[in-house]
Order: sequence, then C-alpha cells, then structure tokens
Amino acid sequence: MFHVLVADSISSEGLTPLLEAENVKVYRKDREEDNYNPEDIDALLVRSATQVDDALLSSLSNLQVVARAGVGVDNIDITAATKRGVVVINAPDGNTISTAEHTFAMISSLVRHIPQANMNVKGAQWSRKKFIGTELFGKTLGIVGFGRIGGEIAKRAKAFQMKVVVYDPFLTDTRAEKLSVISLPLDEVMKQADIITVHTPLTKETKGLFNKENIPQLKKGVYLVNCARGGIIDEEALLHHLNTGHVAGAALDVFEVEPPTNHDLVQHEHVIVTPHLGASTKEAQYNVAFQVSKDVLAYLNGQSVNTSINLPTIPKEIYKKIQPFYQLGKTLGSILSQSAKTPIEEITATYAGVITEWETSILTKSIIAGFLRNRVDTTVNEVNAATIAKERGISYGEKHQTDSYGYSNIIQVEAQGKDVNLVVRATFIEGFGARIVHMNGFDIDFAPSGHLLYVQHTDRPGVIGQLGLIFGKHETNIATMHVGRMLQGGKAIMMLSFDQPLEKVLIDEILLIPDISSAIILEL
Ligand SMILES: NC(=O)c1ccc[n+]([C@@H]2O[C@H](COP(=O)([O-])OP(=O)(O)OC[C@H]3O[C@@H](n4cnc5c(N)ncnc54)[C@H](O)[C@@H]3O)[C@@H](O)[C@H]2O)c1
Ligand SMILES: O=C(O)CC[C@@H](O)C(=O)O
Repeated sequence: MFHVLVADSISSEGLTPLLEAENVKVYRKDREEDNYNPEDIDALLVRSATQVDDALLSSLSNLQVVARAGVGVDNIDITAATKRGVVVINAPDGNTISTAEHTFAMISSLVRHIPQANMNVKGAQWSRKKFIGTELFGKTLGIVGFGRIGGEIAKRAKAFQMKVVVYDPFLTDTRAEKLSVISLPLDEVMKQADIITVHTPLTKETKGLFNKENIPQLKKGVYLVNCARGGIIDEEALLHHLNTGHVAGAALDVFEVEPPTNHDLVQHEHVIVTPHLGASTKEAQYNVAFQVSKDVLAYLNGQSVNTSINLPTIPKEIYKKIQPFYQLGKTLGSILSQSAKTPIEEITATYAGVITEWETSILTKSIIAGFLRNRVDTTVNEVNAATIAKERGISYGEKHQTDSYGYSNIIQVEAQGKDVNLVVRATFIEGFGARIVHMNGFDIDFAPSGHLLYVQHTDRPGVIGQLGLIFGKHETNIATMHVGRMLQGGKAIMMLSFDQPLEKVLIDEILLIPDISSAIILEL
C-alpha cells in the first residue's frame, strides 16, 4: 500500500486517479481526522503554499516522489530532492490557458482602470473623467518569456489587433513565425512596447530583469504586468518609477513575498493586484491535480511518468521496451559492486544491438544506481545516481558498438580502479529473461538473481568435488551450477546458485581449497 499526503489545497476531482487506486491511501493535511505517520509517506502533493525544503524531505524519510500541482517548482528544493533520490513531478500545461486568460484580464483592467473605477462607483462616486483609459488596438505588446503562457497571450493579443514583440533567448524562428510574433533582443522589446508582460520562470538571470537602471529605457507611460513570479520586475524599482511617472501603471498577480509586504506598491493608485490567482480556475485546478495524480500513481507503480523535473522523460512505448534492461542495469551494477573489493574509479557501459536505438542514458544511470546501492547509506536511484557518483569520485560514461556478440542485445559494464578491472556482459531474451553471458574474460551463461556464489579457480579434476563435499557437510543444496573456462587446465570460473543465503563460514572453508583463488557471495 502506498501512502500519499496532499499538503495543499488541491482539487478533489483531480485526485481521482489516486483516490480510486486500490494500492493507494490518500491523506489530506488539512483534515484533522487523517492521521498519518510521516515516515510512511511515499508521495507528497503540493501547490505553492508548502515549502518542500531539505528539513521536510528528511522528515518524510520514505518519500519517493513530490508532485507540484502547477508549473513553478520554486517552492521545492530540487537539489535536495535529487540528492535524496526523490523524483519531482509537475503539471506544466494544465494551467496555461487560465493564466493566459488571467493575464489578459489584468492587461485589459489595467489600461481601462476597471478595479479603480469599480471601487469608485461602489464608494457612491461617479468620476468618469478620472478613468480615461487607453485602447489595446494598434498598441505594441512586449512579451518577455515566450513559452506556453507567453504563446497563448500572443494569440489573444492578435485578436485585439495588437502588434506583438517578444524576447526569449531560447525562441526558435519557426515558433515565432508560427505564432506571427516578432522576435527581438530585450532592449528592442523594451524600446518598442507600450505594455510589457513577463512570463519567464524566476531564475538568477530573470530576478530583477526589470530594475531601477533599465526601467527608464522603457517608453514613457509604459504599463508593466507580472503574472509569472514576484521579483522578475524588481518591486522597489517599479514603485520608484511609478512615482516618477515613467511607468503609467502595473498589474501584479505575484509578489517577491506572498502575501505582499510592500504596502506602498500594493496600495499605489496605478497598481492593480490579485492574490496569485493566475491558475485559480476550476478547469486549471482539475487539470493540474489530474495530471500529477496520474503521474504519481504511474511512478509508484513503476511505470513511466510524463513530466519529471529531475528524471529523464521516456515516451511510454519506449519505456515498456526499456524496462527489463533497466532492471538488468541495476543488477549488473550490483554484481560489479559486490565483486569489487578495492575502490572503483570509472564505470563504462557499452550497448549493442536493438537497445542502441533507444535513449540509453537512463540505463547507464540504473547501472550506477545498482553499483552505489550497496555502498552508500542513502537511497540511490536513477534520480540521484549521477550526483552521488560524482561525490564519491566515480566517473562514468557510455558507448554504443555494433558487435553484439551474436545476441540481439547486449549490455556490457566495465568497472575500473587502480588495482581492478571487472567486466560483466548480459543480454535480455524475450520470454526467457536476463542472462549473464560473460564475466571477466570468461563466457558463461546464468540467470542473475537470488543467492549466488562466484568462484574463480583452476580447471583441475576434483575441484568441484571438494566444493560439493563442503556444501554437503553444511547441508547446503546447490540449485544450479555453471562453469566457464578459457583453456583446459587454465583459469576458470563457476557460478553457483542456492535456495537460501550462504553462511560466511562456508566461504572461509572454500577458500582453503588450493585451486580456488576467490569465492564471492552475490545477493541479487
Ligand atoms: N500566476 C500564476 O498563477 C501562474 C500560473 C502558471 C505559471 N506561472 C508562472 O509563469 C511562468 C511561465 O510559465 P510557462 O508555463 O509559460 O513556462 P514555460 O517554461 O513554458 O515558459 C517559460 C519561458 O521563459 C523563457 N525564459 C527562460 N529564461 C529567460 C530569460 N532569461 N529571458 C527571457 N525568457 C526566458 C523560456 O525559454 C521559456 O520559453 C512560470 O514562472 C510559472 O511558474 C504563474
Ligand atoms: O498553485 C497555484 O495556484 C499557482 C500555480 C502557479 O504559480 C504555477 O506556477 O503553476
């Protein structure tokens, strides 16, 4: 049973996939009767109210996934989550239309002074002259950040017969052409626009993108709109230039601190505000809740997710094909980790055959995760494998090759250290399962699962007999046995499997056999 905690106010209808799943129990933080143990929580669902910081992540010690029912993940410490192996999911497009519509409502309200006029009439006044507005028709709208929301705003602006100029360093000419907008450098947008609306995430680059120094470069009488993230337009700078009259007015849905503490700005007669309402429609809240619920359920059930922030996204049809190799990758990493008795500095994964047609980086991460899992005391998975490997000074890489040794697919993993060089090669056979087909120079054939013993010995008569005697004495039944050698009478290996874990004392006895050089227990 998976335990899911819904920490913020999230649409109940949108949670249906989780509420109806038989293997999920949903707790709502705001429902006193919902008692839960933080250490049992597998998945956490939030909007923007809950700060998912390292302290919260550490208190939810079993957490596998955090889902943000919305776009911005700035309330989630992604680095901390990644380090802890927690997958972060969001719902990138469920609230696009609502936010674009809200922005457009803000723009219209701003240039026609609707909120101020509304208050005027409700205050028993009738000041018609005071509220002379500006038409949108023929004006230039500057959109800074031309992603999903920016694009929807452009479409609406076109319907109002506005000229649209945009700035986005990652915008392709094809998309600009498709949406009939003019892509310009930021300083040009700043010079030309009568109204500027920002739709970027809040990053190091976009924090204070509009500031005290550059706001005077905007057209005198410009209108500024921020329905993205507080701080993209510096609040102090905005207030200053509203007071100088350079900025005619501003519409703000988001603030540097929420609820806002800059009262002079909020109360300014040319500023209109809403309490972060961009995504607050029934439709958007249903969409984002439904999207993340489906993804959380999929992730908990070991299926692929559509929109993870810190996990490579694999299309569903590819995921189905790749899944057995993904498990095999973990197993190969684990075999190497258990066989290497000295430090490993470099791991190389080589892929051949059909798998080279797919994205193999996730398989490489699963190998690294399998390798590290036995060695570190934190949870390691494909999310944090790269970070932890780097911390431990282990570099890794991957190659594709054409020679697949006669198999339809091959994964080979090589682990190198100062005194060690280990190689394991495996294949996955549809309907039959995974097989290890090569180990450290020897061709062999065994299923990599269960309780195994990997023995290196000299190919001489009697070695297997002596081993058999030791197992017989300890009443330990050998389930399967595979032998590989290069030359008659030369070095050889054995892979034995057992029905239960092996006792360490048995290994000490085996190592007394003169022709056996090593015996390593592998638990897979
Ligand atoms: N007010 C709300 O309730 C609400 C609702 C949804 C989204 N948002 C916020 O709106 C913003 C945009 O959302 P979206 O869904 O359109 O995201 P998106 O990722 O589709 O678009 C963001 C765009 O910003 C561009 N960008 C990044 N850095 C830039 C820079 N330095 N200068 C110019 N452009 C830059 C990116 O290239 C991208 O095209 C996000 O911050 C999101 O959190 C707010
Ligand atoms: O949860 C909300 O209402 C705000 C969402 C919005 O800021 C987002 O980034 O998706």
